[in-house]
Amino acid sequence: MLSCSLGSQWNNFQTVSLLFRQRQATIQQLDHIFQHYSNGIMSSFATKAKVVFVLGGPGAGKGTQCSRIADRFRFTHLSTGDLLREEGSREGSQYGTMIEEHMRDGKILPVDVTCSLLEKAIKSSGNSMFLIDGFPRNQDNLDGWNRRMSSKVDMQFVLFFDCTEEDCVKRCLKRGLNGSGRIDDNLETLKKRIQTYNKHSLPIIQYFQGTGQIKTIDAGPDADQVFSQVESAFLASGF
Ligand SMILES: Nc1ncnc2c1ncn2[C@@H]1O[C@H](COP(=O)(O)OP(=O)(O)O)[C@@H](O)[C@H]1O
Ligand SMILES: Nc1ccn([C@H]2C[C@H](O)[C@@H](COP(=O)(O)OP(=O)(O)O)O2)c(=O)n1
Repeated sequence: MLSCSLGSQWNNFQTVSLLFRQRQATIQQLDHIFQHYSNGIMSSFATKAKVVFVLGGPGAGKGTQCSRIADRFRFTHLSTGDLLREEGSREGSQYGTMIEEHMRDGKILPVDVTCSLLEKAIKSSGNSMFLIDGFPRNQDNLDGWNRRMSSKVDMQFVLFFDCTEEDCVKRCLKRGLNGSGRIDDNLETLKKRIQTYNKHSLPIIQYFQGTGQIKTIDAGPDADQVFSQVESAFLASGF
């Protein structure tokens, strides 16, 4: 009699513990499903960072105008050239020599180097609006960006500073004489940079012209006059 009641109690215990485990498993599954769907809903609501690409020949005035845009419209200015120069002079950087050689030869660095620096700068900025100055400068830059970054941000438009070759060279030489300390503000490197620009960067600008994403600015006049065109372009885009 006693062993029979112990036996039925044991059976009850086993049934309850089975039901308990099934309940836990169901809760876990529901949790999983909830998380999956809520992540989807959250990411579709999350606002992506806004990016404006800034292109133009060497010395066209990209940096000068970017710092004014940053002040006026609260963008973070990411100069690709500055990020590369910083990385190049960082003690222990594995890219130091490579960056110096490419810059001196007027060549464009592989996108993985550049894109990693841009991504890091975007993540650490705390802002959500970026001017990406001097990028994408060739097809490799554009392809790498599309692979790694394009789905994470909203590219708004491309600001193109249209400047004559003569003005570009004059401005860079003057920048060098005024003490820029840059290894590429000299006539020998500038000839190579202009060649690189014509061969590799202009096709990217033409590509964006084809997609209707370019806003062209006449970069010939003085910096104030250039900025009034730039300001109009940003205001017209709702900034
Ligand atoms: N509109 C302008 N007219 C004349 N000189 C300019 C103008 N904009 C910039 N500069 C000067 O030309 C040089 C190159 O400008 P910068 O903004 O550094 O060009 P980029 O970033 O395109 O290389 C700088 O010394 C700058 O002071
Ligand atoms: N996307 C980029 C941008 C710059 N670089 C390298 C090669 C360029 O000649 C140098 C200098 O670029 P930077 O944008 O500072 O030059 P400018 O402002 O046009 O005079 O950096 C690059 O390799 N890839």
